[in-house]
Amino acid sequence: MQELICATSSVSFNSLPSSPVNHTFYDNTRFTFRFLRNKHIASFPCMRAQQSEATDGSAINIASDDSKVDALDIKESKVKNSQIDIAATQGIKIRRRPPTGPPLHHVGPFEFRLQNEGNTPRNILEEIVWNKDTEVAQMREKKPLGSLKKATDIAAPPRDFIGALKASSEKTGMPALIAEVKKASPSRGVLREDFDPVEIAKAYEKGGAACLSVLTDAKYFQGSFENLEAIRNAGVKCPLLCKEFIVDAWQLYYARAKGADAVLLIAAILQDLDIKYMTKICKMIGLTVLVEVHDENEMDRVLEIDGIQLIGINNRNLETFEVDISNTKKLLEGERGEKIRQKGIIVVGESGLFTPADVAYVQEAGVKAILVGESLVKLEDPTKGIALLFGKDISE
Ligand SMILES: O=C(O)c1ccccc1NCC(=O)[C@H](O)[C@H](O)COP(=O)(O)O
Repeated sequence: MQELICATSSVSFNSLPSSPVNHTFYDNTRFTFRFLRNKHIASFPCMRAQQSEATDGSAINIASDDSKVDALDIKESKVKNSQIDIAATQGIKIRRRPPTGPPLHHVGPFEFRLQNEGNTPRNILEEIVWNKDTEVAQMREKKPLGSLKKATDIAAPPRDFIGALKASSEKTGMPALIAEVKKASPSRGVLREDFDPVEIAKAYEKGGAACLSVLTDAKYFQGSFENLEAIRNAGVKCPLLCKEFIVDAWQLYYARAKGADAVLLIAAILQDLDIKYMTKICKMIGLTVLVEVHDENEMDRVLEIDGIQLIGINNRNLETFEVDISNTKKLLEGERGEKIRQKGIIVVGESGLFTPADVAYVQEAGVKAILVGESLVKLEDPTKGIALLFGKDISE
């Protein structure tokens, strides 16, 4: 990584002035960079901008004269607009960042930005994603991609997530269970006060879960990467899905380094190119990808992407929080269902499954696996909860 100083006529902060400007944006070549815009402060060491390595190994050169930085401004605005255009053509309604950016503020000669002022997220997913963007930028500061890649190289080898799902559904004749280690959620609040992630994970495994899903988002789900690591290190054999809101390829490496075997990519927040690009990275580092869709448009987009083996249909409407399991059936009907079968894609029914009748309903619709949190985690004994959910013991 190279270090350089950019000097221009104004300074812009994304966070507080003590941290350097953090302009992160994406284009098709996927680079990330940070730069400063003030001659007066650029000489302070903490105000140095770093040239950043792209996730694909390429880098961008940023020169230090005003005209080049102006050109970057123009490029940034063009990229931003083209990203918005692409998202619109793909029917993506979730905005990845506040639309006008954080508003500018002035203190003396300095100009800086405050997050979120004047920009209100339209729904919970948008709010989560905007927060995640900031959170990931801060995490990247602490653990740059270079050191993270080394950590993924020495992580325990990934386990076969899809193999475990297939083996379980073949054995039981029922959808394989991905049981979710979920303490809380935006829609339901705290689900379980006496929350011991390792104990719950072991109870799920004992009850016959094929794989586990571990929520790692702290702010909205009270999850953590410590939980993921603890479960992995406790000798639980079920492959682990890192249930995160992935907005940056850096998170894929982080998840793998922390012991994940699979990750969730949410079509509602990622453009097709993001999904393709992240899927390639996942393949490279041994992560299985579960792509989550909510509606027909997202399903159709994902079916056009090569190499997708696992699609989750989420029954939760993220604007209203309403759960309707007929969503799974709707998305598997007709030509769509036929295409899915032809491609050999495994479909996972997600959210709102509480009874054997619910499980039978989504199985009839065509799912080979289900992802269940609330109805299991709330029960005193999650092992028994699994037998209750399936209407029989699936651990044998
Ligand atoms: O669970 C929520 O309230 C929620 C809100 C916003 C975004 C995602 C959310 N849930 C993530 C999930 O996909 C579920 O945890 C998972 O499908 C299990 O659902 P459930 O069995 O209904 O707990």
